[in-house]
Amino acid sequence: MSGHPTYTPDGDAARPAVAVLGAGSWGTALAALIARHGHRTVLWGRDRDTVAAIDGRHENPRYLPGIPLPDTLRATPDLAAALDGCDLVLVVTPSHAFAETLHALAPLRPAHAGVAWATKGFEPGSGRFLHEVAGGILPDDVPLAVVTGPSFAKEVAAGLPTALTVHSDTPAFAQQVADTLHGPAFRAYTGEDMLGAELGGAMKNVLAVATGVADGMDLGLNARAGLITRGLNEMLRLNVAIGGKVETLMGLAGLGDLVLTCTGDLSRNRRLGLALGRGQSIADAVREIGQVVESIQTADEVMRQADRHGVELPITSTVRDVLHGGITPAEGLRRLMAREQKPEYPTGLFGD
Ligand SMILES: NC(=O)C1=CN([C@@H]2O[C@H](COP(=O)(O)OP(=O)(O)OC[C@H]3O[C@@H](n4cnc5c(N)ncnc54)[C@H](OP(=O)(O)O)[C@@H]3O)[C@@H](O)[C@H]2O)C=CC1
Ligand SMILES: O=C(CO)COP(=O)(O)O
Repeated sequence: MSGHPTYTPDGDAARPAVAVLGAGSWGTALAALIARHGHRTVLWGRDRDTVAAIDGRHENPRYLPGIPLPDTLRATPDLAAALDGCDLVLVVTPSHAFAETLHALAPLRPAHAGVAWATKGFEPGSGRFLHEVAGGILPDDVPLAVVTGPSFAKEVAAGLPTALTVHSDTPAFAQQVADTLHGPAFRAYTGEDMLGAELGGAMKNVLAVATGVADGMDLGLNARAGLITRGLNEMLRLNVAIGGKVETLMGLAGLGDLVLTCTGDLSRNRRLGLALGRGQSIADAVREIGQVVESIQTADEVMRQADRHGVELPITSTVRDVLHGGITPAEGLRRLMAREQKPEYPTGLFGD
C-alpha cells in the first residue's frame, strides 16, 4: 500500500449524493445517518418488502424494528436506480456477498464516484482483504476506502454518539467519506492504513466469540480481561507481520472495536460465543441471532493469514477449532490454560 493517488471529488463536493448498498442493520443505520446530514441518499436492498417499508413507512422492520428513519431517505431494489447520479458508493453487504456486490456495481457506477465499504471480514475461501477484492474488480483510478470502528447499528440509528475511522490510500477520498459521516452525534476520523483497519475489524469478531464463550461458561471477569488483552496482542502480532501500522490497531479500528464487541451484548459475534459457552449448538445459536455472524468464516480466513505469515494465534485458532474443528468450549479452555508458562513479552511487544 504505497503512494497517494490524487483525487478531487466531482459532483456536489459539499453534499455528495450517496448510494448505500445493503439494507441490513448497518447499511440502514449508515444510510439514515447520511440522510440526516442532508445528503441525497438512496439505499439499495435485495428484499422488496424491506425496501418498500424503508421507502414508504420509514422503518426497517426486519433489521431495525421500531427505529424511525428520516423521511428523506429513499430505498430501492433497483441497483441501477440507486447508483444513478451518486457521487459516492458505500457498500454494506456482508463479506460473503462483497465480491458479488462489487461486480454488480462496477458497470453502473458513475465514473467519478469513489467506493467505500463498511463490511468487516475477508473474502471467504481466498482470505483476500476486501480492498484487494475491490482493487481487482474496479479500475485502478477508483478511490477506495474502508469505514470501520466501534459502532453498533442500533445505536447509530438511534442517534447515539459514536466514533469511527475511515482509511484509504487516497487521503482526499478518506476525507470525503469522513465528511459525509461526520456530524453532531458522529465523529469520523481518517487514516491511511487499509490493511490494519481491515484486519482489526475482522479479527475483533473472532475474539468477541472467545470472550462470549468465556462469559457463557461463567469464567468470570478476570478471564474476560485476560482474553481481551491477549487477543489484542494477537491482532498486533498479525498486523505487524502483514505490514499494518501499530497505531491503527491501538485505535478505533482495533482496540476500540475489540472492547465494544467483546463486552457489548448487542454484538452478534459475542452472542454466538455466549450461546456456545452455555452449551447451545452453532446452528441453533445462528438461527436465534438471525443476522450475519461474520466470525464463522473470518476465523478460518484469519488463520489462513496467520499460517501464511508464520504467526501463532492461540486464542484465534482455538475459536476456529470450536467453530469448525469439533472441539468443545471446555476443551478449548483446557488447551489455552495448558499452554507453557512464559514471559508476557518474550521477544518484545509482539513476541508470542
Ligand atoms: N450491524 C452492525 O452493528 C455492524 C455491522 N458491520 C458489518 O456490516 C456488514 C453487514 O452487516 P449487517 O448489516 O449488520 O448484517 P444484517 O444481518 O443486519 O443484514 C445483512 C444484509 O445483507 C443482505 N445480504 C445478504 N446477502 C446478500 C447478497 N448476496 N446480496 C445483497 N444483499 C445481501 C441481507 O439481505 P436479506 O435480508 O435479503 O437477506 C441484509 O439486508 C457485516 O460485514 C458486518 O460485520 C459493521 C459494523 C457494525
Ligand atoms: O462490528 C460491529 C460493531 O462495531 C458489530 O458487531 P457484531 O457483528 O458482532 O454485531
